[in-house]
Amino acid sequence: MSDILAKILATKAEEVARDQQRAPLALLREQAEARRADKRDFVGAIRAKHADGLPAVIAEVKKASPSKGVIRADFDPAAIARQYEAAGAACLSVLTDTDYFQGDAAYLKAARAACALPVLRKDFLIGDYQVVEAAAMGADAILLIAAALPASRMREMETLANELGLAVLVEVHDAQELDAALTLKTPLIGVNNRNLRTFEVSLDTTLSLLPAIGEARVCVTESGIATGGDVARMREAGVHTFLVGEAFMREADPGAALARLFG
Ligand SMILES: O=P(O)(O)OC[C@@H](O)[C@@H](O)c1c[nH]c2ccccc12
Repeated sequence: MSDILAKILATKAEEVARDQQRAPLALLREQAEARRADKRDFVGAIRAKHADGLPAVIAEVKKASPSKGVIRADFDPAAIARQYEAAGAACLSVLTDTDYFQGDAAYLKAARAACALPVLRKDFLIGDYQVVEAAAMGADAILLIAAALPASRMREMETLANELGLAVLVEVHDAQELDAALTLKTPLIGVNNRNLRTFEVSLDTTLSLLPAIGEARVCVTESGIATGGDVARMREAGVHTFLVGEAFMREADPGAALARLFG
């Protein structure tokens, strides 16, 4: 059983070290500050869907993954963003990791420029540098992965993110990680149904952790949502926020796929 997360984090540390040489933190900070007034309300977009009795879909712009290889060869982030928006997505998630997901910061910029939706930078963040980088590239929210970071580190990164106007989605996949996540301020608790260490997917992960998340927070079920049955099962349990990538990206028209699954 190969531990893909450990491998990704090792690569990421090298990548960040290289990036820090190329674009010093002070420069990124200036860019992040300049974008401070131009932030879209990620949490508000989710809550607005719920207020209308609708599921909130965070639609992912994802070309490839380590578990599935290339998911979508014909990849136009701007066109996909427009389709997702027209189909009623609440927010976007854009992969920016290049080495394992064939993502790019340029994809995030292109997707955000093409629509009015708030955008999550989906990457493996290990320190403050990438939080500032996320704000500088135009993201409205970041992902913090509890399997990758101690609780104290996540809290520091959350504080910095909030200062820069970014929302935080904190991702867990077991009870211990959830305990750590609940020490953060963010209302957005993502439960990854895919174990990042083994790639196994089970929607039971969300259902088992849901009671401990509590009513005051928003449970975001992540990964492996593919059928109307999956959506119904989650909604019956009281989960109304979905992060979905592959099921949309495999279809010729990702927006139509979103409308079919959630319409
Ligand atoms: O494509 P799926 O199975 O619908 O999953 C989307 C999203 O949950 C998944 O891409 C994801 C969840 N957490 C992550 C962390 C890093 C990279 C990717 C992810």
